[in-house]
Amino acid sequence: MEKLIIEGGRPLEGRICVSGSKNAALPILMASLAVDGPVTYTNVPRLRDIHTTLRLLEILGCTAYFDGDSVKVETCDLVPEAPYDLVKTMRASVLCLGPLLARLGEARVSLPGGCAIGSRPVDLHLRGLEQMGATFDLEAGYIHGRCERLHGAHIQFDFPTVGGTENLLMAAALAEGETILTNAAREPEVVDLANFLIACGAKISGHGTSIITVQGVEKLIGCDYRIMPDRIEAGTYMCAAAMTDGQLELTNCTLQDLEAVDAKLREMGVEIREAENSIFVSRGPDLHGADVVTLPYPGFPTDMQAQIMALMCVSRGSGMIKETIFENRFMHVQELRRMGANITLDGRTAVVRGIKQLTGAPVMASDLRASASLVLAGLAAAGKTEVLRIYHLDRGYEKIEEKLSAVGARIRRVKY
Ligand SMILES: CC(=O)N[C@H]1[C@@H](OP(=O)(O)OP(=O)(O)OC[C@H]2O[C@@H](n3ccc(=O)[nH]c3=O)[C@H](O)[C@@H]2O)O[C@H](CO)[C@@H](O)[C@@H]1O
Ligand SMILES: C=C(OP(=O)(O)O)C(=O)O
Repeated sequence: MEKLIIEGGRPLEGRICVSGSKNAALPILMASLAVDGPVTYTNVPRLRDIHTTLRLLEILGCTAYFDGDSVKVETCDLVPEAPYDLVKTMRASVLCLGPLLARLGEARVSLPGGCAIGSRPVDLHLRGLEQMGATFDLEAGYIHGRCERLHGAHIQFDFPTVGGTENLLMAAALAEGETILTNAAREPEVVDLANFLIACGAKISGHGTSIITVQGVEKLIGCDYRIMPDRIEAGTYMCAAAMTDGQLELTNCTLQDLEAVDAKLREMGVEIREAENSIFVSRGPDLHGADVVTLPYPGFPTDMQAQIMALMCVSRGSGMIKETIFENRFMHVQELRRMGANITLDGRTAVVRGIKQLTGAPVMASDLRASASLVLAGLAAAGKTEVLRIYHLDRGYEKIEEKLSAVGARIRRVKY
């Protein structure tokens, strides 16, 4: 096992290059299952989940590998079964359901199950695919789907599910006829997937709005595609600059997909300036609390909730955070309290009363963004913080200790 040791209290100054987006890369890599011919991807982050996805694609009958800075994927002899061993380590695996059904008329995918942050059901994915002609059985923990060629349908989501919209988009791209997705997710990562499918020859319009229309085509062809920047990694480092009283320039990103985070940080007093393809962030003279509600895009992202909580812990006054997306995404609260944070929790609402400085402590990461909040807290805290179980962090942050060390943090990874 590995842990991070952080000697906190040092302002971060300099430039960090933001990596490609994990949450865009995972569905887009999975979409290669729907494509005939080779695809070359750039700006793919080297993360644990990406390596897992490449392994899964190989098991499903593709060649899939890093070739220098790019990733090459080509479908060869597709196999319909995504095994439990891989799916249990990465929920995004369920995104192979749509493209496999569209391409093979069959998919047998281990049911992903919940995780630390919530139950994470996939009923809306299955209901939509059923409307397109698939039938499903549950067999020994696997969802077994079968269909003739999928057909277009009008699918009204009960909730603008990100994964559900992505699965249905991939299926609809190859279905017969027109599919209309209403109350669809509008997240930038969904738009990136739609743009990738369009680059492969799909006929999609309305992506980025809540009504997406897809005219199915017979076949998708390979292309070269650059994955969008990771808006959540960028937001995390924006918090790091403010919390450590530092000044960071974040390159390879824009504020375009970060409106809600940008607005909330500015409301809290953080100074933010945008240049071409980069963002400058510093603390500002009066950092203070604010109220945050997590919502589907364009609302404040649940994936930034833990990080903004860490920032509020060291801001003047108090703030309230309501988590509406996942029922159990407050696992970081207990750990932040161990560092002196003043947080009270009532169901899905947390009240944070800012203190002058956190104190370093050994803390345990429970999930990806909780881990990020503990690293942020450690960077701002007086003394030494040890963050245990950082395998969660490695799912979502490329070279985190290298990037932070380069801007002045004292942070190192050790085995234990
Ligand atoms: C809307 C939202 O913020 N989605 C986030 C969610 O995407 P992810 O795709 O994992 O989750 P969904 O957007 O599908 O789920 C959002 C909500 O819908 C519910 N649900 C979803 C699918 C389904 O079939 N049935 C169902 O009830 C979930 O329990 C959850 O409460 O987690 C990702 C990782 O943190 C984030 O990057 C996404 O931004
Ligand atoms: C929880 C996250 O990812 P995943 O959906 O892959 O679990 C995340 O990106 O914050």
